[in-house]
Amino acid sequence: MKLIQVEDYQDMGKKAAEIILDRVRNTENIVLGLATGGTPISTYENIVQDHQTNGTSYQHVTSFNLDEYIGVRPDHPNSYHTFMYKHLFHHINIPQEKIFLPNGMAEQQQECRDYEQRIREHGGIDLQVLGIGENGHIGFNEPGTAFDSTTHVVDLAESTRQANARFFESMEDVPKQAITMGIGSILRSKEILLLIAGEAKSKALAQLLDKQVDEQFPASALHHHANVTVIADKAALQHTNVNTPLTF
Ligand SMILES: O=P(O)(O)OC[C@H]1O[C@](O)(CO)[C@@H](O)[C@@H]1O
Repeated sequence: MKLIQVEDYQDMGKKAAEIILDRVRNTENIVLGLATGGTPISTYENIVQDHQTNGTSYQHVTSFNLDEYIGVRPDHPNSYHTFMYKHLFHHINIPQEKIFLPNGMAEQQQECRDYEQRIREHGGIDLQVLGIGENGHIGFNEPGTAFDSTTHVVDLAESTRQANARFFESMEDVPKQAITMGIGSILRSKEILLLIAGEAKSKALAQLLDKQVDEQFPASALHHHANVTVIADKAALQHTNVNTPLTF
């Protein structure tokens, strides 16, 4: 893994957008894997700003999102569909038919199979953007998820529901289940960009840098991948050794 240290959340967004834009400009028919949550918002802001200023085109881009809540309609204000259109898709020229998110209202097992199949039909993901949960989850793959898992239905950990409650009116409104790409699906991406910012993620980052691979810490599966870049800000790096190497 390669570690890029940045000052703060805004810098992380700039650096991440720089990497994504480089791949978008230089890859024919690129397939992006995208994430939701608070982490990638500054990245998407930089991508939108670049599109408005420099006109970078997304006509040749296909995107697959990591996950979606079950039982939440795509047009619901708290769906990940709504999140992605609000923060990114409404503001760039990506063709509507090239945007894919799991459908949380579909028959679940069929939707999991279909989603994997769609990713395969598009030749797999070229660049996967990831955030990380405080418990080390990637996508919605909670601790204990098999590293070879494909798209599947998950029961959300109570800590994940609490962390995401800030996006909902009350704790009762936070869904209990989601469809997520599996850890195996994520590991099949050709390149992975993991974004980590803020004090709340510092323990998870320290654990990742510890290099111990354990299914109880889902992000540690990334040690099995040959092309991972981690962008972390100072607040997230505070529990790590100041001499943290640039590759680990
Ligand atoms: O970026 P946040 O809001 O801290 O969330 C962490 C991770 O948890 C999720 O919300 C669960 O999918 C991811 O989208 C995100 O990367």
